[in-house]
Amino acid sequence: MTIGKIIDGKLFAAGLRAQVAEGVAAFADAAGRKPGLAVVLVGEDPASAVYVRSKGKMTVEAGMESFEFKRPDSIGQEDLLDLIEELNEDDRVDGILVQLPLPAHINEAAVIAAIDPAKDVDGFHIANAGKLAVGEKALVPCTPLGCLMLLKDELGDLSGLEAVVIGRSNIVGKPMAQLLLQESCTVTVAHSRTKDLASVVHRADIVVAAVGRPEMVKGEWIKPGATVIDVGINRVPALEEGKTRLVGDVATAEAISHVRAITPVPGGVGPMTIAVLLRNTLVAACARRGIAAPDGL
Ligand SMILES: Nc1nc(=O)c2c([nH]1)NC[C@@H]1CN(c3ccc(C(=O)N[C@@H](CCC(=O)O)C(=O)O)cc3)C=[N+]21
Repeated sequence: MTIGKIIDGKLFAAGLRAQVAEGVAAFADAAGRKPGLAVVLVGEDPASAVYVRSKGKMTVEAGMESFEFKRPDSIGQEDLLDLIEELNEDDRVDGILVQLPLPAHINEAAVIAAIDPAKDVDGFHIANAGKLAVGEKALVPCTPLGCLMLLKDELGDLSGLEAVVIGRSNIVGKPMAQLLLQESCTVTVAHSRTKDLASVVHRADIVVAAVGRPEMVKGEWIKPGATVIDVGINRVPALEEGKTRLVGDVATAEAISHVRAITPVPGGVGPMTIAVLLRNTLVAACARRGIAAPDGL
């Protein structure tokens, strides 16, 4: 039995952040100010607060300015839209990220639509989604772009490969499919209504699992030698009473003997998401200032 490679997303992300930091220094020299990222967090969800803190820390470590805006759950939609308008107009702010999900009384689509597409470092605005779909230069959602970077690093040219994306969200599944199509993969998007998911997955050279169901992709579904990117970050009860642990959407222990390579959870796609967020912020800052972004980002 052969054992596949575990892709070190944490290491790759650290390398990307170091590259971003170099570009940030060059930007600061040329522009006379640092690139700035504004993160808006609504409500008190402890997990979201942890992510926002970690994003802020890495933003500063990359040499950028971090602006954090915490608002109570009770904030009205108009007040949130006013804040976004302020950030749109603030020249020190190159990137705006509104942490999702938002409370139920707020219309998420309206909030995303209010963000200046040039500052939409999540790539969630319809203008950016549309540009991605027609192959124009766009700000691309961080998680799928991070997945693509890991895939190209592992496989090189992806042209002609059979890719199956499990999940059809606007945040991961759909943009992932667009990126793989752009790389000339043959792309299938599977989802909760897909019939016989096991055999759909079994034809894939590349599997990207982004469904949010703990270990739902089984080892024997994987074609021998396929590369698997596990986007899921699911908190499940640990053996020890009262503790939890993180698992992905793929049953990794089973899959490892089928794959060429697979991303772990944690330490795979998660760290890439944050590194690409910093990359997107630098790219947005350069574009807004008419400065060339560093090559190879
Ligand atoms: N507008 C918006 N953009 C986002 O990008 C966004 C968001 N909203 N809402 C929440 C999700 C979640 N998210 C993660 C980023 C990094 C890790 C990450 O680095 N995870 C570590 C583990 C962290 C842990 O131990 O809990 C890992 O996988 O190794 C996880 C989750 C970005 N999100």
